[in-house]
Amino acid sequence: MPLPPPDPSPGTASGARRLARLHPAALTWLFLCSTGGALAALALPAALGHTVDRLVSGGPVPWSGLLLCAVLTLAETGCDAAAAVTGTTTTARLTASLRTRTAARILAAEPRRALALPTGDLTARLTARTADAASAPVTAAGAVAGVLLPLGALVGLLLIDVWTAAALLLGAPLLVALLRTFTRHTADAGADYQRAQSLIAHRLTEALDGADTIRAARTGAREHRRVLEPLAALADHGRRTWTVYGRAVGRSGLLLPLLMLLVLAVAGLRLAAGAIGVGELVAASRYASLAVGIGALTGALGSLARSRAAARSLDPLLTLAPLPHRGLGPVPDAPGHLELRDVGVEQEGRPLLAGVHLTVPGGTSLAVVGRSGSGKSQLAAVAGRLLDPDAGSVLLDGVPLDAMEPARLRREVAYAFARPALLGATVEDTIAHGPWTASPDAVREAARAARADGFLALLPYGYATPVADAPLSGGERQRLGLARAFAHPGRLLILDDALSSLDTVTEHHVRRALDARAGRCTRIIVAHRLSSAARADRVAWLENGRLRATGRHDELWQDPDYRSVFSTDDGGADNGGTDGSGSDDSGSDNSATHNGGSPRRTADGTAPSLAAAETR
Ligand SMILES: Nc1ncnc2c1ncn2[C@@H]1O[C@H](COP(=O)(O)OP(=O)(O)OP(=O)(O)O)[C@@H](O)[C@H]1O
Repeated sequence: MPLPPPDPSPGTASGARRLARLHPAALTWLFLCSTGGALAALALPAALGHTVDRLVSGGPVPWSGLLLCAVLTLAETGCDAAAAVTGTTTTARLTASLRTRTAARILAAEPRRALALPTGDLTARLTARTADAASAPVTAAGAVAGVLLPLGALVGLLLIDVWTAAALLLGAPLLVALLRTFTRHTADAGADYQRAQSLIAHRLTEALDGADTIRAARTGAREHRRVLEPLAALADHGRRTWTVYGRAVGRSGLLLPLLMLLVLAVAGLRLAAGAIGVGELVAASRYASLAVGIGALTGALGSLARSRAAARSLDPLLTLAPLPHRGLGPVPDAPGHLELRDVGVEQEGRPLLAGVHLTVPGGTSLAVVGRSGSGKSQLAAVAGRLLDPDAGSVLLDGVPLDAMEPARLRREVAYAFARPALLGATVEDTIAHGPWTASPDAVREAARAARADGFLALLPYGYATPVADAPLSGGERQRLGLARAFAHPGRLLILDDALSSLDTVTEHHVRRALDARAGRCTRIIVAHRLSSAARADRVAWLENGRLRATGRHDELWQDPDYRSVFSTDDGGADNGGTDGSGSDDSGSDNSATHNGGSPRRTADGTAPSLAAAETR
């Protein structure tokens, strides 16, 4: 599969820089508050020292100095409080923005690439990792103040007395080494911790998906062990993080008070020598405590390292290229003539579809049949661009699918699946869920066509019943999925095994609803049942990812190999009787509509009597 070109959008910028662009005003305000608080804290010792000197000198009470100290104290407290409030709200908003952007990127990308990660890992990245990454700008703004304070304090000490400042500088190399080691070790431990977390989330999602199978096989205990198996590693990484943190706090807890004592001792000696005054001693002691506050940076650095690891894990998602399209202009108004030209799909070198040439005239129906694993779903995915082929092209009414604007394409192509995901709060939302909101009347009409109206009427609140509260059987879920596709039919309707759980009476009625769209909507029906093949205008018969033949069902039926696609173990045709008419129909109109051309011989000549020239 050729990789899409790198995404040239601003989304490719990494880490905190990209985040900082999301809420620039809030972050600027946060930066101003943090810096303002730090400047007030730095100015206070100087003002205090000056005021003490004037008090000690015995002159009039220095009211202006006292007032300045009060104002600076208030400013520091106010700025810190504003920074705390802004920081919390900004982190929450950044988390929301980051989650929205990441989810939007995943949804806009080609599904096979977007969903390459295991579901649990993807969920962990979308939830926990986004929160970790989003805290980076706020932590960074706090860290700026954390650096500004010790540096400013050092400058303050230098202005008071060079020897006192030199005493502080003595311990600086030790402090820097301590912080560097801490940052590196925390980053490693944090990344390992996040990986183990993702693995547990992935295994848990798998187990939840397969809950019934696990219950039926009575393998709950084994599954429990499998899900929690990375817990030991998680605990190790967690302990490692706290050990690194504990060591850093312990070392700084020893180093910083000693450093402060040293600074105060030198300042005391300088006072005794008459080099500085009492006020300057007061200011020096305050600056010394601000300078050793650099130890508080360890927390911020640890948090930044975690954010960085989280941001890195989001990068592959945020740089996912949107589904490319060439924008070749408007799509002609037509009934959905579909053409697959020499289409091939491969996965890790293995061909899943190869050399498929297929034409489906607008407004007709095509049944796609073949044994399990023959590539029917791959063909269905390629036909509506859920998947880009690795070779060849797909055209709808003459326009290559990759030339159609994605939103337009999704309006023109509707899908229904065997196991539909029911999205939306209520049943009505679920049916209306699509490229545009279907009206209540359209929702009800679609539900009638999908034969869902009967069981919906029995739900406690009818169409307003929350989907989560609606007890639905497999067939009822399928009918809701069909109703959703019917509510947004477009010009191409693709049903991938979407009738498989319906009883034959319901299937018959749904197929009549499908037939009613003849002439205005092209229908592709992936099916195992003979009745579906018999009813379609034409049949595409797949074998090992290749198109074995196309043609009308009654003509293909002459080929024993074709008949064997529907046969059961005892050699009889599945529900089909011996004439291939699909006589499992309970309705009266059970004869197939045959208006396609004659089938033709395949190039490999494997079909004895019938083949398709569209096969290579
Ligand atoms: N995501 C994937 N990665 C790798 N191989 C895949 C993937 N999806 C499908 N395949 C393989 O592609 C082949 C065709 O799969 P496909 O789902 O199209 O078969 P099918 O004819 O629809 O089968 P069925 O009737 O059982 O649904 C299978 O061999 C399958 O293993």
